[in-house]
Amino acid sequence: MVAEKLEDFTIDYFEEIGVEYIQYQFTTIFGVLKEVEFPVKIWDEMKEGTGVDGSSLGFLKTSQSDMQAIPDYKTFAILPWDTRVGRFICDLTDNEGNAFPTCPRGILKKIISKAKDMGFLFKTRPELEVYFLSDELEPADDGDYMCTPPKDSLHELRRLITDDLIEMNIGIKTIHHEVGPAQHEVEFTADDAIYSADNVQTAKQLFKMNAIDQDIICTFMPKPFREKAGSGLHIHQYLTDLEGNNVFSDKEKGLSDILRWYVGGLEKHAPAISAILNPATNSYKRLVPNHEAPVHIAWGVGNRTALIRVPGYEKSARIEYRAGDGSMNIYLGFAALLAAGLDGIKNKIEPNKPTKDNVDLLTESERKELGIEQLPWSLKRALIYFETDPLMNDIFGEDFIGIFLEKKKKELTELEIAQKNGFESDWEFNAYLDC
Ligand SMILES: NC(=O)CC[C@H](N)C(=O)O
Repeated sequence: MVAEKLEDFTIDYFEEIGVEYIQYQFTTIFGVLKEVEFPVKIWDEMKEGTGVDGSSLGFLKTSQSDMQAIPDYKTFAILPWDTRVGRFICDLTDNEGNAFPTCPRGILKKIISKAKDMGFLFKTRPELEVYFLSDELEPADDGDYMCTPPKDSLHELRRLITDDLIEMNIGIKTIHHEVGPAQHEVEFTADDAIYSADNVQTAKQLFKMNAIDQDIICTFMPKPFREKAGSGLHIHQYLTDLEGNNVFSDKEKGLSDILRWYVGGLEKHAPAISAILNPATNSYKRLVPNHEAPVHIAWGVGNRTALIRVPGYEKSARIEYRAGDGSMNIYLGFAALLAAGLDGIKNKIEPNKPTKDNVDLLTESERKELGIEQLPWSLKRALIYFETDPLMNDIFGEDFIGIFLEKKKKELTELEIAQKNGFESDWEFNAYLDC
């Protein structure tokens, strides 16, 4: 039996599978996973949700602080590192059951339901990069892209992580060593965006739990080392119709008009959504030439120097958005991408000309001719675009934007002080190591 509805979960069922504690998990505005736990024997009074203090969790500014964490029964899984615990991922609501406006999972759900009204389902397939570090914050292996053991000395740690991902029913495609020393990657399989986002949150915890066991620090920080590859969180994505047919493909043309307009929407809003997909000051140290990270707002088939790569045609037509990194809140990242793409479709926004060239090597005038602009090169610039793009207000709403900007501006001030006093790198490691 696959348990996924409220009726499927009873104290007897939990006893049968050896679960003694239940955890309700949810994600904060800034992407941090949180949990509240209770013993199975009080399941009946807790099964429809529990109250949490929204203001201590940073979801609101005012004195109203009551929120409810409501379990999504489809997300039940047993924790591999503590098999007496079963966890559910939750949505956050107010006491009347209305979606809480600053709940990231709720923000994503809202955009998904707008897509559904337009006849689309949103599928995502993220690729998550990570560095494993020693206590001294040095790379914990000396490997390179897709290397094999013995050079790939952390392959056993990767295997333990893979075992756990599979045990928790998280679809994965490949897991391998990446370009940087001690840099690794897991590619997920495509899923409904909401569960795909849940999977990324769970995977990040799995990576960290397994690494800690071996006294290794695991970080999704975008650019721990200036001279080495940065860590991205690329997001493959496509839309289907309500029957599940890929609407990015076109039998005759290969790629559909819908795909092209979706790309047009992404390009139009790319500067503003950078604030969500690259929310750390450190994010912008990654978005530089020569490390397979995008610098310009361009697209092309199979082009890894472009912001938007189209890897597949026909049935598997999809796009890969390459700017995002692991410091993003994945629910918000998906929401921003989908809303930008839908805006493109609604308004039939044409993207610039696709290019096969290395975008970083084009001259200024060649880029001008192709209509290629630069992505924001600092968090400060990204926030200006974010604040002035009306679509951001539609997606995130006033409350969220207020809390988000306050925190991000504080980070900018702190970084400026750190820069003046010569400890910029220490400040960033401190602020983003655990993202
Ligand atoms: N193989 C790759 O595509 C590497 C991607 C690169 N690490 C990034 O920062 O996005």
